Amino acid sequence: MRRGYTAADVRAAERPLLDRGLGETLMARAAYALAQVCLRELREHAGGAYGRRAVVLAGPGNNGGDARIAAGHLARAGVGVELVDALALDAADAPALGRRLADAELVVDGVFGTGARPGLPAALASAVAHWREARGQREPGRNTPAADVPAGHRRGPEGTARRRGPRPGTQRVIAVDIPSGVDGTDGTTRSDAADGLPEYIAADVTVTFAEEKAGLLLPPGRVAAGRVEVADIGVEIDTAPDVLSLEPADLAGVWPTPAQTAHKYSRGVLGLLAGSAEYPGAAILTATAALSTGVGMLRVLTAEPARTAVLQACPETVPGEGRVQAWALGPGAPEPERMQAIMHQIAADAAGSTAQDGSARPGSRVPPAVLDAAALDLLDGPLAFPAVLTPHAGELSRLLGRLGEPAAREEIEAAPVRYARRAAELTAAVVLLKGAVTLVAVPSGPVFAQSAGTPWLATAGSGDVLTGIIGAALAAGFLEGASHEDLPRMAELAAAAAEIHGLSAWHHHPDGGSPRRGRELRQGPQLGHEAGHRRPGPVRARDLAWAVRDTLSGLLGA
Ligand SMILES: NC(=O)C1=CN([C@@H]2O[C@H](COP(=O)(O)OP(=O)(O)OC[C@H]3O[C@@H](n4cnc5c(N)ncnc54)[C@H](O)[C@@H]3O)[C@@H](O)[C@H]2O)[C@@H](O)CC1
Ligand SMILES: [K+]
Repeated sequence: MRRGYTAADVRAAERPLLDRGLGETLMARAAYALAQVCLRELREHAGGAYGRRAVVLAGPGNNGGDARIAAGHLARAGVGVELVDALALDAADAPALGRRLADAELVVDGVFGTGARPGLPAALASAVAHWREARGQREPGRNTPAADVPAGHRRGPEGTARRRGPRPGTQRVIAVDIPSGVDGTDGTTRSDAADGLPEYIAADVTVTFAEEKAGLLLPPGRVAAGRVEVADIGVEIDTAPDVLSLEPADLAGVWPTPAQTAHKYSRGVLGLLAGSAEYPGAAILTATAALSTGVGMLRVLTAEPARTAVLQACPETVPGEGRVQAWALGPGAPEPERMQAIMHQIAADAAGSTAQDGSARPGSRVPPAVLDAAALDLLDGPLAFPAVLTPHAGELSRLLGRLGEPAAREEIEAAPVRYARRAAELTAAVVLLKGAVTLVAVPSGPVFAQSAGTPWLATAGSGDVLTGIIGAALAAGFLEGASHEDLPRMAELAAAAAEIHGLSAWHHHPDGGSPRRGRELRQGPQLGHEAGHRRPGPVRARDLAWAVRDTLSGLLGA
């Protein structure tokens, strides 16, 4: 599990040490750890440290202080270091600095740390744009994956013909504490007004101090940070983390698995209302995913002709009503009246579990629901039963509008964690906001941020698969029903489902060949990381729904 803390919590934890006059000691430790990572990266990617060129960008605060001290360590190791006062940069010098940045084997970003506002000063943003351009990058992004770098690449001996600048893939960008331009607490950045590109310095590796900052786990900060290494500098944080990320190795501990004595009803029964005459495929995908996830029984309430389509594709499915342990409603535009009726019934059952005097009667619970797509369009206030909502940014925009707090899709994409949290408060539900980094927010408590996916997952039907996985997890996880008190556990299951969904895309297309198994799968891919891992190919939602079964078998050690 990765844990991210707010900048304020990190500061509060440092405070007593600073009050004891240990500021310089902490900075010395931070700088030493930073320099060690820089030297290792140079050895691994540029064939050594001696004689290699580094540009160290240093800002006005302690982040710059860390970078300046590390620059001294690098120089003593023989690295040719250019130290740049990043805020003293003149706009006219930006193109030249951009070229020197592109030519360096190592760039150390010590401009801003946890004390910064998002975005970069104009002259620096311009230098970064020139740097990207010189390296042929249209968007901020890390360098060519290491897998593409010729093995054993070494610099030619002095005097031999050698192209200017490091070979593609050999440059390493190391962020100090957090990529500059990214907010340490919410991971947001500012977009340049002129070209609309986000203003941050994308890193290959971020060396962060004490604990991970929440902004390193949240989009777009998570993408900007690359691989994160935590350096222990003797600061202990004893507050609760603000952001959590489940890793593949955590999933076996989180996922509900059947007891030895289980039978089909005690494994969890999922009621599915999905699909329509127009969109029967959504029902098939959701049903297939729920069955691949290992639901004990799947009841499909969808009307004809979608019902027959599901039964033909998934013969295990049981048509019609009956007792269920969880509901999945909404994919493929099923009848709104039917969805309303089911939601009213769950709400009435939940209200019935409140005693006459208004106090909650402990122990009486209702089946939790995952509400997706068309079901989201029926919501306009707090939910009276425990639910997981699964909007993408456009659906969340519409939902927030109906809840009286309109936000454009672009606003949500720019600050997703803020809007996911707000929507969770307003609906009294778990809100899973889909994206390259999927966020799972509860009305109060830490947010989960999951990023196992690949851009190939952005395909029609992929969301229906996620709904099926979540529905199956809720059914197995809440055999005795759930109440609002269970929202944190529901969020954990939804986050695990998002991770399994993402891993399934990798699982099905590792190298386009044989599936990943066991330990390799549990180690998992790391979004945007360069560790030489393999890349997935195009994802078909139907294959994804099938692949969930192999993914779970691998993760659970089956
Ligand atoms: N406090 C501590 O105990 C330690 C802190 N360390 C480092 O200190 C960093 C935090 O240091 P600071 O609080 O000094 O903050 P920063 O180094 O993040 O910088 C804040 C400074 O930059 C200016 N600034 C912020 N955003 C700006 C923007 N967008 N444009 C122009 N100027 C801007 C601020 O006015 C301030 O002077 C951490 O990230 C970490 O790297 C480490 O040295 C370890 C110990
Ligand atoms: K930084």
